[in-house]
Amino acid sequence: MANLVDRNFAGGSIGVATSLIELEQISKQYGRRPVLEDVSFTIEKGTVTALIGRNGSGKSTLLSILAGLVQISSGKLSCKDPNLRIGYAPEMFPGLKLTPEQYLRSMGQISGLAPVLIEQELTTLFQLFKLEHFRKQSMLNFSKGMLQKINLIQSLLGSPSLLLLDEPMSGLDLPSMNKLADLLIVLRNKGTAIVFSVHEPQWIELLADQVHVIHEGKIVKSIQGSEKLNIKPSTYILLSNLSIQKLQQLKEMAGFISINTFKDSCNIERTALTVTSSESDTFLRVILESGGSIQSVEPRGGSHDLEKWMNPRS
Ligand SMILES: Nc1ncnc2c1ncn2[C@@H]1O[C@H](COP(=O)(O)OP(=O)(O)OP(=O)(O)O)[C@@H](O)[C@H]1O
Repeated sequence: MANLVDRNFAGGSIGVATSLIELEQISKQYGRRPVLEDVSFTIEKGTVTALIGRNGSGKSTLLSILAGLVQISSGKLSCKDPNLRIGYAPEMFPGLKLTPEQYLRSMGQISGLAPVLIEQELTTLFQLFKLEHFRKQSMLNFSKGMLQKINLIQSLLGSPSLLLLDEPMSGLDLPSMNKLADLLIVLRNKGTAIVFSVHEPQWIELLADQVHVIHEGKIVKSIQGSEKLNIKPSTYILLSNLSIQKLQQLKEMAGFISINTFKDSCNIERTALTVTSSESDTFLRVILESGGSIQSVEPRGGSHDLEKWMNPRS
C-alpha cells in the first residue's frame, strides 16, 4: 500500500465498468416502519460511492444490507461477482479487553486468511495508522480515534474487492484522515469498489465518483462525477477550549458544514470545524468571543451545497 498518491487521480475511474452489486428497488422495514424505500443503484469495480444524508436517513442500514448483515424486506439485491470479498467498518466499534493484535489476528483467521498474510498486512497497516506501539496493549483504554483505526484495519484485511465504510473519518485526527484518503485513492485505482457514508464535504469532493443523497430512506438525488457537484469554497478551522453548548451554537450558524472532535497526539481534545469561506470571519469571531482558542485556519478546495441536497423540501 503506497503512502504517496497523486490526488489528481481522484474523481476518475479505471478500466471498463464492471458491476459488482446491483440494487433494484430495495426496501427495508423495521416492524411497520419503513427505513429504506425503493433504493436502486449499481456498485462498479474501481469506483467510490458516497452516501450522504441527515442522521437517521438510512445510510448505516444501507451499508449493513450491502455487507450482508441485514436482510432486505423487498426488492432485489444481485451480487455479480461470485468471488466478491467484502470489508466492512461499521459506525460503532466497542473498546474490547483484547489487544489490537489478538483481535485483528482473530478477525483475519475468521475471514480465512493465511497467518503469514495476516502478519504482513498487520505490520503495514499498524505502521500506516501509527499504531505499532499499541499493538500489544488492551484496547479498553483506547481513544475513539484509536478504536476507529482498529475498525478500519479490520475492514482492510485481506484486500477486499468491496470496501464498506460507515463514517470512516469519524474520530480521526487530520493526518490520519489524509492518510486514509490517500489509501482509499490507491485502493480505488487498483480496482476496489468503495462505498462510504460521510458528512464532511471535503472528502466527498476528494474521493467520490458518485454521490447518493438519502432523505428519509429514499435516494432523492444521485450525482455522477465531481464535475457536476455544486462547489463553493470552504475553510477548515482547528480549535479547542469550547464548551459543548458553544459547539452546538456553531452548528446552528449559517455557513456551518461539519464538525469533528478528536484527541491530538498530546491527548488534547481538538475540534475540527469546516465552514463556508464566506462565513469564516463570523465563525472565528464567535469562537474567540466565546473563550475558544484557534490553532489553525486553512482554506479548503470546494465543498458542496450539502444543506440544499439533504433538505430537498427547503
Ligand atoms: N435495528 C433497528 N431496529 C429498529 N430501527 C432501526 C434499527 N436500525 C436502525 N433503525 C432506524 O432506522 C433509521 C435509519 O437509521 P440509520 O442508522 O440507517 O441512519 P443513518 O443515516 O446511518 O444515521 P446516522 O448518520 O445518525 O448514523 C433510524 O430511524 C433508526 O432509528
